[in-house]
Amino acid sequence: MHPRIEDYALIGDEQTAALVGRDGSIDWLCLPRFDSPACFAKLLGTEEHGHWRIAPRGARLCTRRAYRPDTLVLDSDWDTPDGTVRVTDFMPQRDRAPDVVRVIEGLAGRVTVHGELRLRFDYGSIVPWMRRSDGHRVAVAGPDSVWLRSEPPVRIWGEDFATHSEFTVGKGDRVAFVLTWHPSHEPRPALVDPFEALDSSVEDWRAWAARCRYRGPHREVVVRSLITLKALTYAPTGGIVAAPTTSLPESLGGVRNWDYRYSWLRDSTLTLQALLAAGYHEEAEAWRDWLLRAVAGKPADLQIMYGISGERRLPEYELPWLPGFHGSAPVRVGNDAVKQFQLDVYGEVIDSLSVARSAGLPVRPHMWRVQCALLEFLRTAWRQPDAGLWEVRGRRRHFVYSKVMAWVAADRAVRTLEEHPHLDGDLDGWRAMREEVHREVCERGYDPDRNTFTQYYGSRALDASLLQIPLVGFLPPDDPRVTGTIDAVRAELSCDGLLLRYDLGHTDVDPLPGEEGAFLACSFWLADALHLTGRTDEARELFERLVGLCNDVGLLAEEYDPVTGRQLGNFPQAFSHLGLVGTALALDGGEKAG
Ligand SMILES: OC[C@H]1O[C@H](O[C@H]2O[C@H](CO)[C@@H](O)[C@H](O)[C@H]2O)[C@H](O)[C@@H](O)[C@@H]1O
Repeated sequence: MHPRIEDYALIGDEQTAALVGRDGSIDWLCLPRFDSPACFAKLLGTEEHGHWRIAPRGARLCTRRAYRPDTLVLDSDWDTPDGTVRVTDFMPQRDRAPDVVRVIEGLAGRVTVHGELRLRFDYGSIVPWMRRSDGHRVAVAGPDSVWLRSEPPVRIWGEDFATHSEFTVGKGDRVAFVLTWHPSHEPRPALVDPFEALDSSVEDWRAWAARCRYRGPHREVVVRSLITLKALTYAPTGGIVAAPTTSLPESLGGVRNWDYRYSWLRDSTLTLQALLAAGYHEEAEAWRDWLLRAVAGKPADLQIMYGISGERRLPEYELPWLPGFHGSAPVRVGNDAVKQFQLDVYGEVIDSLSVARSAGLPVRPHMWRVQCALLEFLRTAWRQPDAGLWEVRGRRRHFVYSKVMAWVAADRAVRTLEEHPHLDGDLDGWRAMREEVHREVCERGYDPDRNTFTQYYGSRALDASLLQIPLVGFLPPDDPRVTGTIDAVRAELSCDGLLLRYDLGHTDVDPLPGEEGAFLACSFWLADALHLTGRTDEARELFERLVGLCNDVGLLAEEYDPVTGRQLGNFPQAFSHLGLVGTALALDGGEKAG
């Protein structure tokens, strides 16, 4: 049976990540970076598209699994009739080359363990040549070379275009496999000591987690979310991927399958705010500097997303040989939303730079110049229709959330000037813009008959992003239009207590076929809005429900289907986890993160 999305756990080295199933199989791994082609793509296909399974012979699923507390080191325990073994999976801090380490340890009895490694480069399409060298198994095809070794050496043989291994472990025995990638034209990199690497990975993650400022009752899930956000950060540049996967579907069997292995300004700026609020200034600074490099250039050329090193071209294409997760085709690489005009991004960038300044991150000389240039562009651009934050592939509209975020851009720039009078800027002009946007949104984006803001000017449709109106300070929480909007959104977009982004069935905003699940980030926003408007008991109840949707190792995808009780969409998703951190901080820490 093909695993569910929530059957996976994440391991990673802050340059790429892998998904490990409860059946002991690594079904997704892109090497050497998050956005490189996958060498294990069973997640979106079959075993023939590449995977690496290690499990007791004849066993199907592990008995229990958990991350070691405050780390990204995963222990999966298998109870068998012959005894118990633990498989510990992790990726050590990167030196020159990426390594995946799997340590098998006997806990009781004597258990025979079988390994099957099926490497398929370029998203499951290339069967490499295999050879032996110095006790290693070496796979080579085109630019990729992967080396496998075990410590101590165990029986390894090739069969059926896969590499098999089998060995028996008794109590206290340990066997480690190390899989190392490097460019095929270069010599093999230095060997990693798997047991030392395990100890230092545990230590490094614990030291990092200890810096978390949140001390409330949800510390375990908050730290898990922060570790996940850290794992989604590409350490060499500070860029943050929205998720480490492509094409996990928004509805099973559907076409809403997108590549999230890129850095969205929206998701990343909100991540920066969550990291700052939780006390992680270094990571926030690294991302802020990534942002300043990525957006350099004409403000009109600002993109809504970039590659993890700031690349601008991310052309979208399909991989027809991959059938997709549970048949959800097409599988896409690249993302055409990169070409979209989304107004809100200006607001989010300007806001996060202001938050970074207020939080005391070292100021970069050109930071204010970037904010001014973006705002100058926005001074006329805010009047244009856009694609909206949900990146719908229909015609452009005057989305209310987009305009609200244009207000945020002007508001944060005005406030920065007021607080730092030595900075240059058109204070009067920006104040005038702020007022004009506010007036227009309240006139054209509000439906007085139903006492609610609407998805776009003149429409009757609603949108969960309207919950941001009080959260960003556009209107005070006790304004009747705010409470009216919260109630209306809740009444129309609730799906078993969680929230849909918008109503797919009754508008022509989104021309794609198919349904989708409840959007988890929006459900956290509902909890935030309820809390802000004094309905804290309801907010807490919703928050507890959302925390309960995390899988057994604390991870969330983008969406959840309350009917089938299954997670949907790319996994794990930064947007969902930063929602969790933000709401926990707001409820328990008196602060708002994002
Ligand atoms: O559902 C349509 C769109 O879905 C993706 O966008 C979503 O994910 C982004 C990254 O987390 C997020 O920033 C955006 O708000 C979400 O709607 C996809 O990337 C788009 O191409 C697609 O049109």
